[in-house]
Amino acid sequence: MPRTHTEDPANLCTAPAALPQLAHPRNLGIPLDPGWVRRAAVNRSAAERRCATLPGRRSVKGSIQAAWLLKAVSLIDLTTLAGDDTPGRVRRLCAKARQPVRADLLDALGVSGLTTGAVCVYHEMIAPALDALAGSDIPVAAVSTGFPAGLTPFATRLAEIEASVAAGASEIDIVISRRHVLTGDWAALYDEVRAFRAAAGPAHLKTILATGELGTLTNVARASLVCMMAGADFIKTSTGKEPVNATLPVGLTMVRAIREYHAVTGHRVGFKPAGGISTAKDALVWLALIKDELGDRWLSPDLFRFGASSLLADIERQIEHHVTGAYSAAWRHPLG
Ligand SMILES: O=C[C@H](O)COP(=O)(O)O
Repeated sequence: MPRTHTEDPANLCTAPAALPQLAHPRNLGIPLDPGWVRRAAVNRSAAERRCATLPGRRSVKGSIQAAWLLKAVSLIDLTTLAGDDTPGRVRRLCAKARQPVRADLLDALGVSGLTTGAVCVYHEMIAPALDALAGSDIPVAAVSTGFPAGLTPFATRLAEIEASVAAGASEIDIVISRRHVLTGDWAALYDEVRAFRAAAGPAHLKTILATGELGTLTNVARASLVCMMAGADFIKTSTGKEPVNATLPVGLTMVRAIREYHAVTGHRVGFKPAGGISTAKDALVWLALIKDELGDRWLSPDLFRFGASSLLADIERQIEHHVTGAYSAAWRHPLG
């Protein structure tokens, strides 16, 4: 039974009465509801108190921990977004996505067929990624719309999405215009995301809020709602390039917005924390947050991803420790 809005002061407390439930695999979006957006508000200290309880309450050890870590691997958007990316680096990353954990370790755990959730690259690296992932089910995600700042001309941003979809990306990670949030121009944000969603066509749209640049958790909650109303398939915290990226209070705010949006519209929207998530311990805390707030249905690649360039290396080290009793040196895991 989901908690009601009155049980926790960090909740948004603002949803209108539930609309008829819709059964559809993608979020169709709804008309912009400015009243719902304006009423969204987050109490930062309550959110921080709630997040402070997470690491202790859900500590898992031994084989249960290994199982959670394997689950985390399957939820990673294995990412390289560097100015010096080359086809060779992307091919190596894709090899890692196909075989994210050493075969002997997986054999010892009786696991087969494990891959990461996706590979995430810039547009120019879509072709080598597709080539290296041929024959697998691993999707290629492309960052888009003038990533990371999102300040290129609007027509260019739309064309960028269309070009990445035409090149074979099945997931598009767009950045929103932060100024629309900072000036409270929710209609402009809604129209922008709606246009991005149309340009993406069948590709799934992840909307990056760049929460470290939005000022307040209330802005994060409002921007989350607007992106979902405009049809986002996922809401994502950060580009990884802001000074502050994925934090737990931001994550709590966004998943509460997802929960509320689902309760009202029946649409399930995915969540992708990204930026600075680099340890197995961090990953377990994020998974605990999702399990607590959204439930097991969200612990699946269609509804949850980690955006991470270095998380996999630490997870693999922890799995190796679980299997062998010894840690390997970090340099043995140069990618991921
Ligand atoms: O979307 C993914 C992020 O850019 C990855 O950030 P990270 O390099 O801090 O893991």
